[in-house]
Amino acid sequence: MEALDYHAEERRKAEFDVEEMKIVWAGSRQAYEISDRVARLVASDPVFRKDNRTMLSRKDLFKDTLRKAAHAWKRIIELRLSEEEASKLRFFVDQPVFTDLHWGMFIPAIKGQGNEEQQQKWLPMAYKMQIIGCYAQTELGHGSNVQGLETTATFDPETDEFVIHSPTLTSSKWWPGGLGKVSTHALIYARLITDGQDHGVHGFIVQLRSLDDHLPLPGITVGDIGMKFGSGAYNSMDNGVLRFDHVRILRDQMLMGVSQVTREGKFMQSDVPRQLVYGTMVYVRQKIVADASCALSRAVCIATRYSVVRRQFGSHNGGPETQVIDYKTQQSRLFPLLASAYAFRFVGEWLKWLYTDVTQRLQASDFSTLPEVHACTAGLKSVTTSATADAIEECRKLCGGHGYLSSSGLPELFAVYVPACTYEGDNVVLLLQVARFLMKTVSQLGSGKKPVGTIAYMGRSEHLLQCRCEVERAEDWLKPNVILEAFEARAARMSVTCAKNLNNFANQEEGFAQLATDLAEAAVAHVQLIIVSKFIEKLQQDIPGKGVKRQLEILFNVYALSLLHKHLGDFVASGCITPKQGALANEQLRLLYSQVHFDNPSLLLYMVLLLERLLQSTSF
Ligand SMILES: CCCCCCCCCCCCC/C=C/C(=O)SCCNC(=O)CCNC(=O)[C@H](O)C(C)(C)COP(=O)(O)OP(=O)(O)OC[C@H]1O[C@@H](n2cnc3c(N)ncnc32)[C@H](O)[C@@H]1OP(=O)(O)O
Ligand SMILES: Cc1cc2nc3c(=O)[nH]c(=O)nc-3n(C[C@H](O)[C@H](O)[C@H](O)COP(=O)(O)OP(=O)(O)OC[C@H]3O[C@@H](n4cnc5c(N)ncnc54)[C@H](O)[C@@H]3O)c2cc1C
Repeated sequence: MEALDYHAEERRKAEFDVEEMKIVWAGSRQAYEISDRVARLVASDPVFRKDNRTMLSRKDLFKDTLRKAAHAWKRIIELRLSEEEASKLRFFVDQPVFTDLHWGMFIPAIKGQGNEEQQQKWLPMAYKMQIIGCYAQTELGHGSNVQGLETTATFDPETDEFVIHSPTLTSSKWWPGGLGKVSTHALIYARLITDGQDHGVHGFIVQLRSLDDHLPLPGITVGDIGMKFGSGAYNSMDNGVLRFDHVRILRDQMLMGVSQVTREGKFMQSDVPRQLVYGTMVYVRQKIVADASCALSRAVCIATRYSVVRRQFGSHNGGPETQVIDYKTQQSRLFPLLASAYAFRFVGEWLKWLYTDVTQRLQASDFSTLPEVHACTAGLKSVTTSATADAIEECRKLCGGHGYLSSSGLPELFAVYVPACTYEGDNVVLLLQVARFLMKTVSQLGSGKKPVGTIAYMGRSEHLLQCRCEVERAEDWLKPNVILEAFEARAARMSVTCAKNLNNFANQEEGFAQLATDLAEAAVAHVQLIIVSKFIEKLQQDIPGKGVKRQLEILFNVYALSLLHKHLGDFVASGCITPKQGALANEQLRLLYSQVHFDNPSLLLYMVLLLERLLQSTSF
């Protein structure tokens, strides 16, 4: 059979309305149409070609990136693209670039932490790209520990200026994207010092390079930190190093939305939580969660198409060999990843809503949901990026030897994606933040304060700590309320056990240090519960299209039961389910794999592209 026939055969098996499924994936018909239109725009424009980038030298790759960034900006202006369209353009151009930091961190930081005058002064220039900014927080010595940053911003009352200085080698800013070559300005984080007193880390806008000749300004040493993991990949970004030698900036270049320094040099803390200084990270973590499903879906799409076309073993009497997609082992490795892509998509949509909600609350001086939003963004960023990075590597293996070729797209996807486990907060460090939030919640359970939102289930901990799962047959595992209760019981029990064990230590900090692994696992259980519960909420919505809801229900069950299978030790050890019920879940999972269908519209096109890319990549 030809590739085209396999294609037709698999399409025939797709028992759902593919067009409607695309709309569910995009979030709305309008979002789907925008995505489709922008995808075509990018695909038909030769400037945006990306088939050669793993073969370019760093210098050429960087030039190519600048060309694409300038062209993208030109198209955004010419076509008057909306913010949503421009963001889709970035997604399809698919090449890390300094503008990600300019639009994704520099501008949001000024919006979130600057006062009105500062926003009026800086934002118009930034929107027109008359200045280009980066987000310079991390230093050579400290990334995770933000309170440990060493760069100083000392107020000089005589001149009404701050003196920005890098007192040690380890205080050198290290990593900021867009800093190495491009940025004219940086949002730097430094210790604020007034009258000899240290007020902790705050944000300051500092000009780095001349707007006339782009040379570094006096007192500034700046450069690129060099090649990173993989060919192509993140090397399109100019991650940089930056040192200050007593650089003077005006007082109003300290972002004054959270705290202020007066003309007299008096430090004043507003009545907003100081954690708002970390607000830009919350914003980007939420974006990263939304992006995880995109990266994962790309990998899964490649591995699925390959698995349909690839045949290996099992030929009888000269007949065709078995499609590797039909091997149960291939299905058990691939389908949970497909299901995860949908799960991350839906939880990403919800997180976007949560972020919008907290933004509105903050504007009305309601800070009550901030700790929960921090825990959700940190936890979901950690769990979705770790799972996606692992999944891309699994997809590479699912494609056998071909997955290792650059032309499969998977090595570059992995190299470009994997730092997401580190940037915007190392994933383990972020899980420990979630654990702190959970321990606080448990400690307040007897206080009469009712847990709400994603921790509402803790309010039912009396029941969850002693409930017994009622599954008797494999099909009982198809009931969403059975799955939900098992995940709630596991999360509640793991958190409560950690909280009890913490009491065995002389002080909380020592307990946290010793129990960090258990705490991180409890955090994972809580975050997986959020993902499962948001998938269930999605299924409760009206979902049109023949067979679409049914297919999503299958994917939900695959997602939840494959997690249960993977973490069976947690579920059984905490007494939420019995080993027999665990075995029944696995039996149900096997049955579900044969019900997963997929559409494969451009399989032939894919094969042709693969061959073209192979020819190009071998012409060295
Ligand atoms: C068109 C373009 C669009 C682009 C869109 C963008 C796409 C994505 C592009 C991706 C590009 C990536 C580039 C990468 C950039 C970066 O990496 S920037 C640097 C990121 N750095 C980090 O993430 C550092 C991680 N560390 C921290 O966040 C903190 O140091 C810490 C670990 C949270 C510890 O904080 P600290 O204050 O020192 O101590 P704690 O005691 O733990 O916390 C005190 C209390 O504050 C609460 N809290 C902490 N963080 C937050 C927060 N962000 N929001 C709200 N609250 C927070 C914490 O829970 C504690 O609370 P209490 O317990 O109640 O006191
Ligand atoms: C591609 C890329 C782009 C980046 N872009 C930017 C940018 O634009 N701007 C910017 O400011 N920064 C940027 N960064 C820096 C990034 O934010 C930091 O690297 C990240 O926050 C991790 O900090 P670290 O490097 O200090 O890791 P470390 O904290 O040194 O981590 C090393 C190890 O220690 C462990 N660890 C650390 N603390 C703890 C703890 N308390 N408990 C248990 N384990 C712990 C970690 O889990 C990890 O395994 C970027 C990084 C990368 C890789």
